[in-house]
Amino acid sequence: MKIGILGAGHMGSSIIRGLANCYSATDLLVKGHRVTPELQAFQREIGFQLLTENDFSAADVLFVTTPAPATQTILRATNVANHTIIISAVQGITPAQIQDIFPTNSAVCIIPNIPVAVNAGCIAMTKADAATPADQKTVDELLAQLGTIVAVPATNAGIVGTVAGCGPAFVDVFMSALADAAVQNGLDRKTAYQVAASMVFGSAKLALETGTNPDVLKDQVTSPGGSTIKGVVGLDEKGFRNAVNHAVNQANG
Ligand SMILES: NC(=O)C1=CN([C@@H]2O[C@H](COP(=O)(O)OP(=O)(O)OC[C@H]3O[C@@H](n4cnc5c(N)ncnc54)[C@H](O)[C@@H]3O)[C@@H](O)[C@H]2O)C=CC1
Ligand SMILES: O=C(O)[C@@H]1CCC=N1
Repeated sequence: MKIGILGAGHMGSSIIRGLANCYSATDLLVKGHRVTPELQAFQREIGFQLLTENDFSAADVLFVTTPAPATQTILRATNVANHTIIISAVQGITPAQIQDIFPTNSAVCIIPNIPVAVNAGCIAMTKADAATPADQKTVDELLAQLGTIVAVPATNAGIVGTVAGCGPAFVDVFMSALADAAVQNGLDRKTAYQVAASMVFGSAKLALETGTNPDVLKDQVTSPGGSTIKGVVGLDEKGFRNAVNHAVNQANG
């Protein structure tokens, strides 16, 4: 299978890295805005085919990872084959908008997140009738290589995309703050980041593998009269939950 990637910024390069772990790099066809030294270095590292024109007629699937405001203009200047399945990762773009440009192609809209680079993404997928069942199966199998797919109706796609797509940045801010506090208490920076990240990883793994509600997991950590409950109350005193709620609603606005 030949897989095109249009746009090689943060999202595009994360998808490329994840795909390169599962598919032959020479089957990945990549087109950035310009051929920059950074893109050439990335090409040498991964080994994908670097295109100089927006011609994806050889691609069975095309990931679109271009900036939202320019995407429809870029797609109108992009060549695909009749059988090319378009997978848009562009926030705000709908399957109908893609089919307006490519009426005969199957179109699927997703909001992936940066952990697709390590095949641990959370991929919000809009359920729509814009792909044939066979093409949808191809998309499902392809995306499953990059992480967990959460398929929701169009009405919920925005909020799932916000929590999954923007969420890594919120968690990164949290890890950064944890590490700063550890450094403030004398730990070296490298160890502080390692501790913060492995703690977040383990907490997420436990929640996913046991299916346990996070409030129940929190209760398992808060020993009576212990240190954790003092910290949880400290979070509440500083409005942590409200801050997270506000962040999600701002991003989803
Ligand atoms: N960064 C993230 O975590 C996520 C991003 N997205 C979506 O991915 C898209 C890109 O976002 P980022 O990667 O963060 O931005 P970015 O600015 O890092 O990358 C955008 C890329 O598009 C390229 N580009 C611009 N015009 C082009 C053209 N005419 N032809 C080919 N490439 C062109 C730019 O050179 C750049 O490499 C956006 O639509 C965003 O909504 C979706 C989910 C998560
Ligand atoms: O910040 C953004 O607009 C993109 C979409 C989701 C994550 N990053």
